Amino acid sequence: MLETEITNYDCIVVGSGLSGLIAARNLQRAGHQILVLEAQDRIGGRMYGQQIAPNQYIDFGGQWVGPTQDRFLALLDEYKIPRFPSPLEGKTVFLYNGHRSEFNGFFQGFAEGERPEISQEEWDDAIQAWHRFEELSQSLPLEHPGREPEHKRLDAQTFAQWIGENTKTDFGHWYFSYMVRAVGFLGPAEPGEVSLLHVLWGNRCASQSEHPEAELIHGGAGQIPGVIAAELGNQIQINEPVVKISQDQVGVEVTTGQNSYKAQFVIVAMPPYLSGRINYDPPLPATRQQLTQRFPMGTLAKILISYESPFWREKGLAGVGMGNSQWIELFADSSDPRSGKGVIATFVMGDHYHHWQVLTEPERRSAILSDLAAYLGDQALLPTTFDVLDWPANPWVGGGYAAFLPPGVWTNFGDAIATPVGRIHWAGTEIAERWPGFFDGAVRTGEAAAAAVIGRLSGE
Ligand SMILES: Cc1cc2nc3c(=O)[nH]c(=O)nc-3n(C[C@H](O)[C@H](O)[C@H](O)COP(=O)(O)OP(=O)(O)OC[C@H]3O[C@@H](n4cnc5c(N)ncnc54)[C@H](O)[C@@H]3O)c2cc1C
Ligand SMILES: [Mg+2]
Repeated sequence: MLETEITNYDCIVVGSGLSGLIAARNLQRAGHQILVLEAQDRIGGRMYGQQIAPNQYIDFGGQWVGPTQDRFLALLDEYKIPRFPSPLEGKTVFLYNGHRSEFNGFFQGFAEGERPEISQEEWDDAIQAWHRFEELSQSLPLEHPGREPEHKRLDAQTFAQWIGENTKTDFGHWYFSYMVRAVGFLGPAEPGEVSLLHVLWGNRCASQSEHPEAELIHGGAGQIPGVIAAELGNQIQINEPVVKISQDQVGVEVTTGQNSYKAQFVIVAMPPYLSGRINYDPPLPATRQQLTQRFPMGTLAKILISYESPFWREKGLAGVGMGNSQWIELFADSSDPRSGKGVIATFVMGDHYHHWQVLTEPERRSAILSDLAAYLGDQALLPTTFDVLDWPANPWVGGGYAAFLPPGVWTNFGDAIATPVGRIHWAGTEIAERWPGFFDGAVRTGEAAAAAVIGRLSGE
């Protein structure tokens, strides 16, 4: 941008993830002048994908959508982006303690269908504990947890402590560790890293029982940032990490490595931990500073593996597996029915990630493929494409799916999570009260931040 072109924007949005793009779009639709500043050499943040074959796309970040994710569904409908049901026809593979079995069912935080091949005693242990977990979770309000004594009590424990006290069998133990590692409950995390309150609240406001993985998007979720950006025209600058935000009574000044931009307001649309790396003048309130010190991203890499065809279907399998094998605890069929290809999406999470991450690239690949072959058979060893996104290694996101809170954070510092500071407003899926950690939560916070700034702009 030329010196002579310096514009005084109505609002600058920092971060071009889904939340930032929605905030910018809504402000622009209300007639305001906006600018989006993005650190990376591409837009979209955790909404990012690529085409691998005709009609077959892969998403390195999020890909699924569910029936109660109203705001994200409204966005897909508005842009006429079609969806299809996640392929689930066939049996699920269960690989537990080296023993492989198949069953007509699914457990993803809660059980549906048949019992997998595990003893009745072990299954009952997990299911009874699940009912206790669910009851405790439903006793929480939908809003962000507060400072109530009951919340403090739950926030003083890790999820590992609760698992230890509520399950008697190895399977029961694994079931809940798997849930917080694979399903996430706003993380994922190892059970010993995360607050019990956080996990319970995650299940309350973003529950697996609402089937958030029910559908997939033709063309992939990764197409969406480009669609929104097209509406924003050229008001997005990539390769511009924001390093400083200053504010006074009249406005804000946002400084990147290259430039300084002025505006009336700024929306910082990114995970709280990343927002804490920006310098603020004057400094942010102490509670906000301490909050962002304590808001880690989940530890997870996503892997997409494609095949000439979904060969598992010939064996009556759904292309879905779960278990406690060495690397892969969960995978799912992500094949677009229009392509004829077979695509498996899988993840390496938590402690598994730490062991995997230190391997060489060929070792990482063969580790994943030999594990997948244990679930699906040797055909799994011969993919046509194999793609990895190591989210913890991405300096501008720092992990995935989303962030989680360790013990004591919600109840001591949680008040600061979404509270504007002067002319600075916050957005990003992590701060949502409904579907945090998901696309839907990102849309909601982008909409809310834009509405708040639009209100202030019309009042001034
Ligand atoms: C592997 C994976 C699988 C997932 N699966 C699903 C799913 O199936 N369904 C679902 O609903 N959700 C899923 N999610 C979550 C979903 O992707 C996120 O909730 C959503 O994309 C977050 O959007 P956001 O705008 O809040 O944050 P982000 O997408 O993280 O955007 C923040 C942006 O800010 C930028 N930034 C950071 N620091 C700076 C700076 N200093 N200056 C300028 N820019 C900066 C970043 O580069 C980034 O582009 C998944 C996520 C991952 C990683
Ligand atoms: Mg995003």
